[in-house]
Amino acid sequence: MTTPPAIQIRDLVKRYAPTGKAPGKLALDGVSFDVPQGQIFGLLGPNGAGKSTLINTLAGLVMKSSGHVEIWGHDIDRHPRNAKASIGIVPQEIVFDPFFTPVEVLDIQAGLYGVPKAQRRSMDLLRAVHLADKADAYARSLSGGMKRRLLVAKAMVHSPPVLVLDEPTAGVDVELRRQLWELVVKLNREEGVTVVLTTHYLEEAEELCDRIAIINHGKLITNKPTRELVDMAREKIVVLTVDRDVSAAPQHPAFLKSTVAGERTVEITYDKDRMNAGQVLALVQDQGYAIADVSTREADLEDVFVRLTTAG
Ligand SMILES: Nc1ncnc2c1ncn2[C@@H]1O[C@H](COP(=O)(O)OP(=O)(O)OP(=O)(O)O)[C@@H](O)[C@H]1O
Repeated sequence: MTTPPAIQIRDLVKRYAPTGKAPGKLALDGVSFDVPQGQIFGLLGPNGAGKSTLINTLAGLVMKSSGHVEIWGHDIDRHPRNAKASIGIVPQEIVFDPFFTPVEVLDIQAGLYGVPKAQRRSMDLLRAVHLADKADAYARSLSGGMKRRLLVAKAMVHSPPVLVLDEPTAGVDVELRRQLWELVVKLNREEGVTVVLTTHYLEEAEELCDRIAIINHGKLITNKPTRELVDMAREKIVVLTVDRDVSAAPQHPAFLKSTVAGERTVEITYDKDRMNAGQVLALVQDQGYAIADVSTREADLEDVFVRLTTAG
């Protein structure tokens, strides 16, 4: 039997109603994907793609227009309490009452989730996020990075099997980012927590995530194991200007892709592990073209991202 997914999303649509001057907005346009149990899953997309809308739907903060969502097997419409108990959300914005101490923040949150006193583990959580020595400090006296870590602890008070982090490292410096990711990896590896995170930092998604989904304009563009996406980054592109107009791009089985980019320009994508630009040129020349100009560029994950999000 296959393990059921941690999160199942089917045909999710969110249309924000028009308000006053603002027109309505189709923020999620029929999104379907699964988040496998036990993984670190990256949700990427440019600003306004619909990531926060999706996460807030999971959190029960946005009412979807249609579609079906299950968290840890619990339908968010039919069993909202169970669904909510199965997920912890680390929001984008830092929001704390500045007069509570970290241990109070966690105790209050545990109370909201109905965690019995005997099962509360506020100090354990503070230790896990390296804030034990700040347990009794005012939240307002914590640094930005400490506040982020406290938010992670807060999302974990009810021991959910799924943890979602919405752009947790936006505006956080490199060192703190690294600490936060170490914490996420630890929760995943040692406690088996399934993690979903959104980030703009592709190289981090590449390093951390088992799988990456990309959304743009409310649609899912790709959803692949990170390794496969990175393999796409093995591609290199050579742009050739030839001596006469091209009506059809020169084709060869060794080319991954060949397209006409202008009257005399063709773009050929090839696998840089299997051939080099010189061999590409030779194959084009074999087809009777003289080459007037050449440039090449590497495709990295960023490129793949841009290509996928601007296609179509
Ligand atoms: N409450 C709302 N009412 C109307 N439109 C909204 C509302 N919230 C978001 N939108 C619009 O829906 C679209 C998706 O927004 P969303 O915040 O989900 O994107 P995002 O991918 O999270 O972007 P970012 O990375 O900037 O947070 C955007 O065009 C946004 O302007």
